Amino acid sequence: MTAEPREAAARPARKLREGVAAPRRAGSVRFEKIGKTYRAAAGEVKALSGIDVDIPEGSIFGIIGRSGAGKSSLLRLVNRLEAPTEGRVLVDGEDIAALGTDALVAFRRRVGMVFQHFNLLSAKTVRENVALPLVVAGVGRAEIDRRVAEVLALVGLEGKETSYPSRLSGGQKQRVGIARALVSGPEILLCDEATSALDPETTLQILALLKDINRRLGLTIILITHEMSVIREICDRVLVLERGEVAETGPVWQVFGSPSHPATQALLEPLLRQLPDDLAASLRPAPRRGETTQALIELRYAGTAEPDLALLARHFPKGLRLLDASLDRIGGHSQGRLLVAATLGDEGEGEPITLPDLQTPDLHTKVLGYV
Ligand SMILES: Nc1ncnc2c1ncn2[C@@H]1O[C@H](COP(=O)(O)OP(=O)(O)OP(=O)(O)O)[C@@H](O)[C@H]1O
Repeated sequence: MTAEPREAAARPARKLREGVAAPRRAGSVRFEKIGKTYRAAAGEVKALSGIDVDIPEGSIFGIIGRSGAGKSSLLRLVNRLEAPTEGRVLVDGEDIAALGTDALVAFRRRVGMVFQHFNLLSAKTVRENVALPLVVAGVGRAEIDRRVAEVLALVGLEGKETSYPSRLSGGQKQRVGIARALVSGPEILLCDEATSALDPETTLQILALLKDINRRLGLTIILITHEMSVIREICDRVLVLERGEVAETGPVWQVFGSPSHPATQALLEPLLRQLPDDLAASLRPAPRRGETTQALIELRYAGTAEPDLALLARHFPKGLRLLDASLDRIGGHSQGRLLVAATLGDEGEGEPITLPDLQTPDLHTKVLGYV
């Protein structure tokens, strides 16, 4: 068993930091020049290389990439389910490769994990499933009851204590999985495709719960996903992996606003609304000579730019109609697109127009055609 005091497993995240010589950070992760090569019978597989990334304590950090990009391999390094073949993983500044057996057991209680398929024991009740990590750690009965009640309330499962997993919905099962991951008072919560098995509405509820837990307990959440919508919904920062390497990383609003790598652009594609059918059908490549024409203009906002409607109206005084809008607020920044029809009059003489200079690094404008 472990040399760690038994009650350590039952402390909430903030309390874990008490008594530790200040100003020690809790829940930060540093991947330092990480490489990971699997050696299988069929040969070597290079899963990760040159990963040099910091995950700040208390952040919600998303790792995204296509299938086989190396997401699981990277996540599994954090709780030492896998070891890197090159580089170091530092948690709160400490190289976790140096942990001995007892210290590793204690360390793993500081890192909870939530799984795609919940991994609940079907023959045990909700309460028993959630209590399991504390039972294994040898925590006393009264403390277990207190902690289990606390985390079940936190995830909104009061009243379900004696239910068996087979009687729960997918969302409720994942709440049990989250409660079990929290019951040891971790500083870091790893989420391995935690919402991939859930319907869209339940996904949003579970993501909202994770965000709430992050804010209330102050723990670091590291999640892997293949859906940009999950990243957009809750993450502060994102790492895009492509073939085991960093494609790009940064604050979500920045990466979404100005994706620089083709892998990021491809992952964002499903989020970009296509041109509505009726507009696509009536679009012409050039204005008609002698007719009053409207230019269909796309305005893409990223970074710090916000739609300035008065400015647009000044640029298109003959008429401006808003046809379609999809704007999100991510990390305090506007992200998305406006489609406007600007009346040009008949001075175009059949020639495509030149747009007034609205373009900035954060606002990209484009004439899509004429209607
Ligand atoms: N235990 C293993 N032995 C050999 N190769 C492995 C092992 N685990 C992963 N790999 C290989 O390493 C690469 C990265 O796999 P990994 O599971 O980390 O990617 P992923 O992005 O999580 O993929 P997915 O989204 O499909 O789960 C893949 O080529 C995979 O086949």
